[in-house]
Amino acid sequence: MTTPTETSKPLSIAVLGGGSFGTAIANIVAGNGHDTRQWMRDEARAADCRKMRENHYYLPGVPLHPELQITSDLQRAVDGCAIVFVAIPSKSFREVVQKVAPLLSPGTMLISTTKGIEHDSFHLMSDILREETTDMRVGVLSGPNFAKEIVAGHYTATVIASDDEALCTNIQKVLHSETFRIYSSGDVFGVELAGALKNIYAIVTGMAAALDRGQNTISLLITRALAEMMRFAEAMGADPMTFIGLAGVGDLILTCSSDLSRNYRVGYLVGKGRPLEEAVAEIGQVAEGVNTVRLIKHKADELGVYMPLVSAIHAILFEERPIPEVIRDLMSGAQTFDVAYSAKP
Ligand SMILES: NC(=O)C1=CN([C@@H]2O[C@H](COP(=O)(O)OP(=O)(O)OC[C@H]3O[C@@H](n4cnc5c(N)ncnc54)[C@H](O)[C@@H]3O)[C@@H](O)[C@H]2O)C=CC1
Ligand SMILES: O=C(CO)COP(=O)(O)O
Repeated sequence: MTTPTETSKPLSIAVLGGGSFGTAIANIVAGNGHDTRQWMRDEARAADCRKMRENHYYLPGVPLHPELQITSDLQRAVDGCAIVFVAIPSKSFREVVQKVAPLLSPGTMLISTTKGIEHDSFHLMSDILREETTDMRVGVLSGPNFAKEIVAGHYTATVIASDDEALCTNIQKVLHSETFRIYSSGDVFGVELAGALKNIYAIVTGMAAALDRGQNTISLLITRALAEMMRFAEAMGADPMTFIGLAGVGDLILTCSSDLSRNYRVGYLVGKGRPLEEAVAEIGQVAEGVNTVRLIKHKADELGVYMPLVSAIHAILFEERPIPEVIRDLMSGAQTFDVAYSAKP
């Protein structure tokens, strides 16, 4: 196996997941000269990507790097790899990690890119990586990162979070490019929680757009969303300051402002009167926020954290409450402090 710290030399790196983000990450790593294998479970799709040199279902029109290897053989994908990125939706994350765990060498850097929470446990993906493996080095990658814009070469930044500083340095080196910058953080829980939470509010702003609300409304929603996220983070023991970084407010602004977001598009379709199941099916790709709404509503109630936007979107999506009624309740709630945090002692 290649020594993990020798990142100036080409490393063997695997990316698990054949979707849009896995493909974007695999293309960057291959472009940086590393021996890169992307694993997707479906051999027919893998063969198609190899033949066409394009992942036309998830990233149509984007050429795959000529040196990127695509395989449906998990053993082949991770054999001798120093770094393994896991870009699998939260629903299937544990199942894939369980499959790959016995194939990994001790000391492998395992990086989750998944912005979700496990449906029946409230575990974040880094928890699953730690629970299902032994002797691995774990990190989380999260930030304002539309896959489509990364592969189009738009200037982009992200965050690698780990309590293993050498891991952060390694990931910064293997991903850095002329258009991609990677900042580091020691707050794994905060970075990961922020990535999961912002999806909820993208559904909310997508719905506001469908209702022809203007920029005042979007700004109101994004700012109050941040307040909710920070309150929840604090109650859960994460550092609220992480939420003013790229993985927090950065990703919140991005996802709440663009129909490139699948969560935003789900909200838009529901705002236009489509049933939730139909909206999710029409998107055809993962929209993690739908499941996250349920989990956060439950947890916020349990902890007594005031999250009016979460309660509102939960009422619309899962309690069949009419949208105008929910908005009226929101707008007539108690008017409290704007900024509840202060740098003053
Ligand atoms: N697309 C984006 O712009 C970004 C996505 N993310 C996160 O990355 C994660 C993955 O997202 P995408 O790649 O965009 O999702 P996607 O919906 O584009 O693709 C998901 C991929 O996972 C595969 N998959 C699903 N269940 C599987 C299983 N049981 N075994 C093996 N493969 C399975 C699917 O076949 C598909 O190839 C999500 O949590 C998302 O929040 C993070 C940053 C940006
Ligand atoms: O996380 C993302 C961008 O940072 C992608 O958002 P969606 O999953 O809503 O498409």
